[in-house]
Amino acid sequence: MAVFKPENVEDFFEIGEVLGSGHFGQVRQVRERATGTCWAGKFLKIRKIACSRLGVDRSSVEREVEILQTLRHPNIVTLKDVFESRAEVVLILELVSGAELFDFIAEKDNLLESEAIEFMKQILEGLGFMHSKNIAHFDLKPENIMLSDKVSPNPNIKLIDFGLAHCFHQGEEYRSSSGTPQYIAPEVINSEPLSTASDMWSIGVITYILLSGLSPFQGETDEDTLKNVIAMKYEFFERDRMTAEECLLHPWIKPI
Ligand SMILES: Cc1ccc2c(c1)c1c3c(c(C)cc1n2CCCN)C(=O)NC3=O
Repeated sequence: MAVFKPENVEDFFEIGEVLGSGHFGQVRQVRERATGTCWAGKFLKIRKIACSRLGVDRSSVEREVEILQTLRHPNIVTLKDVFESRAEVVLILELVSGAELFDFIAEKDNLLESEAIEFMKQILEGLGFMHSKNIAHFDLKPENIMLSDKVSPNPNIKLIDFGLAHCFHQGEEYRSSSGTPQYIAPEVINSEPLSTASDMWSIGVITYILLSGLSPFQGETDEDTLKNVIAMKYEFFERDRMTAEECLLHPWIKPI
């Protein structure tokens, strides 16, 4: 069992504003007392009763930490430290001080195709690195694609939130029904074995929205959205989904 720092996180960090929250707990801005540097603290409530809907299993926290420790890439958020108290684990993560990608785009009058290509290139570079380590994110959606800062004319993309991520081992079959309906692949809905290709489906949906402003499968309810995803009312010229590496070589991303 992984052992995290037993010290009180507040001895080392001043806890600041809430940046986000979910069933897992909260993400708050934290300020390192020794240096004044700001980080993002992901405060995870550890589930004490297996059937509880609130909080997370300690085993899934250990998996998220192990995956983040494996992933060091300019387009993936970095993990600095992990603290544990009686009922809480706190991940100290790189503070990604820009906005969510789609909020950044919404604030612009228009998005140039060259800007969309640059964003997609960085997303694919982070994803390609992750997939090269046999790690799939399994929750790729606009909310988990952020920009490094608000002021740079060419902000860096940062993939965040690895709470559903999974590292595949040789010959292993993995199934999961988690994810966000608008972005999950048909194999997730059909409870079939998953792979890194499931992330490529989500990337396809995100690209569609980035270029058109429309969500291809969204229905009135989550149930309708899921029905739209598996209704297969679309045609693809290529039968197999491209990998992130193949996308980076596509003429739209890498002009000849
Ligand atoms: C400035 C800002 C605002 C909201 C933030 C974050 C940063 C943020 C961060 C992270 C996560 C998992 C969630 C976060 N959220 C919650 C919303 C993410 N879509 C993270 O890992 N680093 C962040 O900066």
